[in-house]
Order: sequence, then structure tokens, then C-alpha cells
Amino acid sequence: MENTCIDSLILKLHDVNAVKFGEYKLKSGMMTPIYIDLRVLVSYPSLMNKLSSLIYQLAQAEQLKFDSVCGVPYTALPLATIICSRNELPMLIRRKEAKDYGTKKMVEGVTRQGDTCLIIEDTVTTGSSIMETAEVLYKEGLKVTDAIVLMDREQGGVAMLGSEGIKLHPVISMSQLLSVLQAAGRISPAMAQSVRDFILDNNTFRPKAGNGNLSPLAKKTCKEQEQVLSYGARAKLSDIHPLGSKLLQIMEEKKSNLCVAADVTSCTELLALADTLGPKICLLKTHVDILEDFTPAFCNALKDLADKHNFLIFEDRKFADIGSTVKHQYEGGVYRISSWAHLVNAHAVPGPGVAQGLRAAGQALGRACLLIAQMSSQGSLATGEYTQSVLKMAEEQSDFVLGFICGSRITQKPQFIHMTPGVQMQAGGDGLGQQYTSPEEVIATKASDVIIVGRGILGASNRPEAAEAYRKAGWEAYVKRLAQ
Ligand SMILES: O=c1ccn([C@@H]2O[C@H](COP(=O)(O)O)[C@@H](O)[C@H]2O)c(=O)[nH]1
Repeated sequence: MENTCIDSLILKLHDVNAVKFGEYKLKSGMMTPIYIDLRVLVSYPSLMNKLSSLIYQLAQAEQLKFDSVCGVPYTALPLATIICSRNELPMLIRRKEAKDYGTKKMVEGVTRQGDTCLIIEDTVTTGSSIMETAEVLYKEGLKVTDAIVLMDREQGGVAMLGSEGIKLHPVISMSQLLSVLQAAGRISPAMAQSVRDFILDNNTFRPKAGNGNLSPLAKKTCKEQEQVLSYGARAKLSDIHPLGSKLLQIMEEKKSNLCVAADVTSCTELLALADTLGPKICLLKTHVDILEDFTPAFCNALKDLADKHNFLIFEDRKFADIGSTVKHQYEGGVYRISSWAHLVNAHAVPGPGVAQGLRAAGQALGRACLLIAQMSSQGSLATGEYTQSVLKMAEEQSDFVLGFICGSRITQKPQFIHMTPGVQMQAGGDGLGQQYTSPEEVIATKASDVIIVGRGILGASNRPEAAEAYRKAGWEAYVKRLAQ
């Protein structure tokens, strides 16, 4: 990007009164001798076009990788619109307030879990407006790694956003603006110096001491560290559920993050699967209610195989009723699930009582549960704020909830284990709503911990060979994530 071009745009910004000197109040309440008012830009389309081009050139020069662009409302919205329209990039619009009808969405546009969104902002002082937008995008399951700002006031925004894991790229800095205006005789050297002094004296960023003081989003900065904790290291965490610790140890020992979804309808076939695939898996997932010849003896035989091959059993029961009912369903009836399944899962729809009911029957037996935070099926309603509420529910009951069924990592807390169904070597679907993602994408990119594979293995002509291919792919993706 040429400086002469930026210099002339700075002068143009001054011409149109987008840069004002005097006594002004900032969003934070702080009084400032210089005010940048880029709201006026909408009245100067040619200037708006040029500034939008500069922003996009910077994104290209920095080789930023993103799937969509979101302008911080409202001033940066038209800038983002021009950039996206001219370069045919998908755009997202962040609402400042949810509609009270229709979808009630906070983000308009198509969002896909794990996608990266580039934020565009007009002016940054503290960085808080970018952070507010990032938080809304995080809730939609998006990642934000970079933001571009037209005008950085150099008062701590870069450092603050950096501490939250977002790299801020300024097009114009306050120092540059002051130098250009001074050189052009638009402001006196004394004025330029007094503004410089103000900027130096009013840095808004104070790094917080220690991880414990970090905001939830700042903890996201520790994301990389926590994602790269090995399964073995996580197994030794003091606050991990004992069964979570056991599972992580098994994963480390067997070099396997593969859970087989043993969706077959005969006990004999299921037991044969458990015996042949047992050495390759950390977890075997059942749907006991699809077995046509279920007998209580089957449960004992399965438990023996789990001991023989050192894997855990996960009954994918998806409990979703009031606590009292799920307690009966879990420990009673024909299946007596709590007596043989190490792990079960539950929807969070009924509220915390569902996990309380399961805990009442399972805790004394050393069992644990997973909450369903997201689903692999097309059009799933378990997204955004729902997923965040599931996370909160899990945090409040972490003595019994050891992790999640999800499409991608939803929390950086290393004691929670993330398990992802809808996995096949080739992305695609099954015609009934199931959507598939590859082991590499699930573990290395989406930072989940366990791949759950059913038909990718069951439909293969050689099941042990297919299971080995999935074990290897899942493990290699994990090793890659550790090395990132
Ligand atoms: O969101 C979810 C939750 C659970 N499942 C279960 O996982 C397996 C997937 O089987 P495939 O043959 O690999 O499609 C199956 O038992 C589902 O009930 C899920 O797919 N998605």
C-alpha cells in the first residue's frame, strides 16, 4: 500500500471533517482533543470506495484467511458491504439487538460452525466494540482471528485485542495521521504534540495478571495452549472427572481417539464387532434400543469385552425428560443402562434437572454423562445461544458432566471432552439429514477430541481395516493439532 495514497486520503478525511480537533467525549467517557468521525463517509461515496479498497488491500497484503466479513455496526457496515460486494465475499451482519419476531438471530447471513470471520471496524480506541462483535460471532460458533481497522487511535486497542487472540491490522495510525496533517500545515506542531502526549498518557489497556483474572474471552487466548495439552496431560488434571481421566488415559495408551458407533441390530453382531474392533477404539457407542434380540446377558458379555480390550461403553440414549423420569429410564426398565454403560448422553432441553436425574442414579456407580451441545444433522436447532447454555449447564454440573457431543470444540476448558459424530473420510451426507466431516477436519481444525464413526466402518467390506484407517486418521490429526 503506497504511503502517498494514504497521505492524500488522510488530507481528504480532514477536508470532510472526519478528523476534528477540540474537546470531545469518547464512548468510554474519556475526553479527547481529537475526534475521528467516520460516520460522515456515507456522504462521500468516492472516498468511501477508496478507503474500502485500502482495507481490502491490507487484508490481501497480510494474507488473511477468512470465510466471511463482518463490519462492526454501524459505521463500518457500509465499508464491509462495499468490500464484500466488490470482491464477492460472503458478508455477515451483526445485529445490535435481536428482533422480537421471526428468527431472533443476532447475526444475519449464513454461518457455519468453525468458519473464520474477518471483522472490519472504522476506528479503534480500546478495541471493545470489536470484542463485542467477536463475542456475538463466537456464540454462532465462528472464529475471529483478525480484524482490520481504518483508524487506530493507538490507545491500547491492538494490545487488548491481541490479549484476546485477535490480531488487529490498522490501515492508518494516529501517529501517521498527525504527521501528515502537521506536514501539510493543517495543524501546528504544538497541536500535534499535545495530541501525541494525550495518546501516550491515555493508554486504555492494562494487562491482567494471571490466567485466573482473564475474562472468558481472554481465556480463549489460552486456547492454543489448552488445545495442545496432550490427552495424557489432560488425564492428570486435578479437576477432571475420574471417568474422563480414564478415557483420556485409554486414548493415550491405545493411540486412539476413535469411537465406533455400533449401530447394528443383533447382539451377536454387536459383540463380534466389539471383539474385533476393540483393540482399535477408546469407546464403543451403542443404541441398545435397536437390538432385536436384547437379553440382560448381552450387557455382561459387552462389559467383559470392554475390560478385555480396554475401552469404555457409551450408550447413546439421548435422555430428554424431567429428572425423575430419566432416573427411571437410566437405571430401570428392560435395559438397566446405568448397570453397564460407563457413559450416557442427554439433551439439555429439559434444563439442569435432566443431568441431576442421571446423577442421582449414576454417580454412585462412577458413571458420567455428556450433554448434546450440537448435532451433526442438517438444520439442527442446537446452535448459537443454545450451545452456550449447554456449556453453562455442564460447567455447573461438572461433577457428573464430563463433556459434549458437538461439531467442534465449544470450550477451552481442558477437563471437558468433546466428541463428534457425523464423521467419514469423505465429506457428504446420507440423504436423511446426516452430514459428514473428515477426521482431519474434526480433530485438527475443529479441535474436537473424539471421532464417532458408524457407517464409515460398518459399511466397509473389511471393518477392522476401515477401523484402523479411521484410528490412524484421527490420531494423525491429533498429533498435527499438538504440533500446531
Ligand atoms: O448429532 C449426532 C448425535 C449422534 N449421532 C449418532 O452417531 C452415529 C453416527 O453414525 P454414522 O453412521 O457415522 O452416520 C449414529 O449412531 C447417530 O445416532 C449423530 O450422528 N449425530
